Amino acid sequence: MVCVLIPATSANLGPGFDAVGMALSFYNEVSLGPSPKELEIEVFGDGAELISRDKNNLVYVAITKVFEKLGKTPRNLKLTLKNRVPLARGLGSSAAAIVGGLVAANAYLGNPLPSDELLRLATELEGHPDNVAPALLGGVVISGFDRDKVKYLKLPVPEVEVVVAIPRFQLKTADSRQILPAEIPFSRAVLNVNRVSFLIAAFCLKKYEYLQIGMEDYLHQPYRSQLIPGFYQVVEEAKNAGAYGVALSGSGPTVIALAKEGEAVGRVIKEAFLKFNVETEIIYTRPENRGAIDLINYKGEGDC
Ligand SMILES: Nc1ncnc2c1ncn2[C@@H]1O[C@H](COP(=O)(O)OP(=O)(O)O)[C@@H](O)[C@H]1O
Ligand SMILES: N[C@@H](CCOP(=O)(O)O)C(=O)O
Repeated sequence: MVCVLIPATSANLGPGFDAVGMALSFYNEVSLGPSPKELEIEVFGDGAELISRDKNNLVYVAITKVFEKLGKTPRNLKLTLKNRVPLARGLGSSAAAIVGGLVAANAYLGNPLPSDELLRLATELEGHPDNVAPALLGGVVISGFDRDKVKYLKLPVPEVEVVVAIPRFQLKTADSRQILPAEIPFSRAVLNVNRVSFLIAAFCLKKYEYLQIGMEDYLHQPYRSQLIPGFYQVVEEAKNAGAYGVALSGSGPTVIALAKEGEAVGRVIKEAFLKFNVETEIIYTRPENRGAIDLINYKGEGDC
């Protein structure tokens, strides 16, 4: 039997739409082993009641991809999923499911596929690489297509605390992609290039005070924020409470704030959202430099 931990991710980091993602220090767990039955799927934890237990299960779909790539048929498998990443909140639950399935299947079969091939398969399943790349590789990852190839670079993880504010309602990535326009004004695209340059430089030079502008986004937040009551007020109040930078996580509705010390920021975000009748769960976490490929049969803190 193999067991893999997969970190949650915050994709679209600040202005890095479809390009920059960061792994976080809380994890889903995927275990794969033999079974006398054709297929057994057990699911525990967040949203367990909403997850399919048949061959449509996203983790199983990813497992099938690896088997098929190697000319094999998945058979007599038991899959156990322990979910900590909430579903459809912008913290990479689908990325974690896909990466968990790919890495677990590859490990079960003796690790024949290199990580670049796993990233390619994960991107094919998810449609964009910015959340699957940090889930697989850990850290802050810049990723994108070069024709049909996925290129990536891993940056040093920032020395910051991450406040994650998770509203109770779900927002499916597919739905919140539909709200995005086909075109935006040139001036707004220029502003976004400027902001993402500050984001990357602030991380590389450890000048986190520049995240005040380096986490600003002008590509997707103006549209997706319409689905999140109070979004810009929450951002403003969190910055006033000392956050380095605040942004939507993935496709939302979760908001993340990077801070030197997160506690006061978390309290302010919770209260700010409550003014708009949005209840949130606040998680205090950190960037995670290890991805699923580093957390196979991991023996340490955690469940594996
Ligand atoms: N552990 C899991 N096992 C199986 N499917 C999952 C799991 N986690 C997420 N999914 C699938 O991914 C969907 C959510 O994906 P998505 O809308 O992209 O949200 P997120 O922002 O959380 O990635 C769920 O509705 C479910 O179909
Ligand atoms: N670039 C994607 C990122 C989606 O991340 P998720 O965690 O919400 O799945 C997008 O914005 O659509």
